[in-house]
Amino acid sequence: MVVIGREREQGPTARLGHYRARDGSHGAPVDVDLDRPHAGLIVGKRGSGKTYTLGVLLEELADTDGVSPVVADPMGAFAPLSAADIDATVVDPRVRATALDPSLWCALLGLDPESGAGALVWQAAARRDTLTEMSAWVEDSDADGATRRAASNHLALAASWDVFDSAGLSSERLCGGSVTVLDLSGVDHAPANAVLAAVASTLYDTRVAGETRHLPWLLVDEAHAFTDGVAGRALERLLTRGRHPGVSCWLATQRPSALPPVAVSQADLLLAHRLTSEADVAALTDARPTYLDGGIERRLPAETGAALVVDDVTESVHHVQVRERRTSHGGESPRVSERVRAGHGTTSPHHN
Ligand SMILES: Nc1ncnc2c1ncn2[C@@H]1O[C@H](COP(=O)(O)OP(=O)(O)OP(=O)(O)O)[C@@H](O)[C@H]1O
Repeated sequence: MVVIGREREQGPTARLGHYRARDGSHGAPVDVDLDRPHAGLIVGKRGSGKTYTLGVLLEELADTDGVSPVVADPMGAFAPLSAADIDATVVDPRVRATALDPSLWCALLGLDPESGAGALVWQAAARRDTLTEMSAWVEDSDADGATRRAASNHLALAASWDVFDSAGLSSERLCGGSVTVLDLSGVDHAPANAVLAAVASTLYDTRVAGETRHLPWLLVDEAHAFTDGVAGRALERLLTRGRHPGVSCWLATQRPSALPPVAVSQADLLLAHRLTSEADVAALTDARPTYLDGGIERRLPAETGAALVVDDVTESVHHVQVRERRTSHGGESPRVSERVRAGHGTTSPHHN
């Protein structure tokens, strides 16, 4: 067995799959290190196996003591985990206002912290614990009427998203050791970003404060939907500084070119599934180290579930076939033929 992501044999690992020979046959098992925190990036075009690979990682994390896995799930692909034989809970995407620091509140509401309304929201976030209290504080402030109104309107917009709740996700819940699935399906871009920013900040702050012994692993599917929003700042902090306090952050995306370069360059483990867009391949090659001589393009796999794994820890490259899931995969695209088999529709026999 080969373990990627570490030099010394110690601690838990996740079974990722097997070496893949040129003829597609299986070689030795390949595991990923779970002993230390890692920044990971999973890329590949649509349907190449990214969400499936995240699911494999989650199954392994669920079986590992001492880690707290959290998955941000914008497509609802991980909801089936709660019905599987693993310790996973699908949670409502509701967070506490205090989880976001004042600077993130301004970014979230598109306010310049130097502006009157921005400064007011900043102070409200620093002084009050809930969105309702923040709004009341703004109303009672001695700022001029126009500034108060602008700040209040922005806070009212945040309230309309219905994701801030004083009973929202706690650090105990997120760092409690079982899998947390943040179901963000159907949640709009800004509130989904608010939720993920709050969760990423909570994981980081909880570890920095030494309030949990568990090492959190935050996995983000469809990460390009977050890196351009306020969550991007919180994720960037995890990618650049999370490993020191022990927080792992893994991003999965079909569009690596849409990620900030730091997301590619900070990943110590890159799992590249099939990728054909020139811009996306270039986003990887521009940020990858020289031991990938000859470029990445020639080495990218063509088959679903196959991945080129680039391991910065050992400066090595591996061709891997990701193993099959033990739990059911919720990322499958719906097929007309399945609807027909399930009796949901009618079709002519010629189209079966
Ligand atoms: N390692 C694997 N072993 C077996 N089947 C796989 C594997 N990886 C992917 N598949 C199959 O390929 C399908 C597509 O995979 P997946 O949903 O992970 O794609 P994706 O890259 O996340 O696509 P999208 O960008 O559309 O979300 C899966 O439903 C599954 O049937």
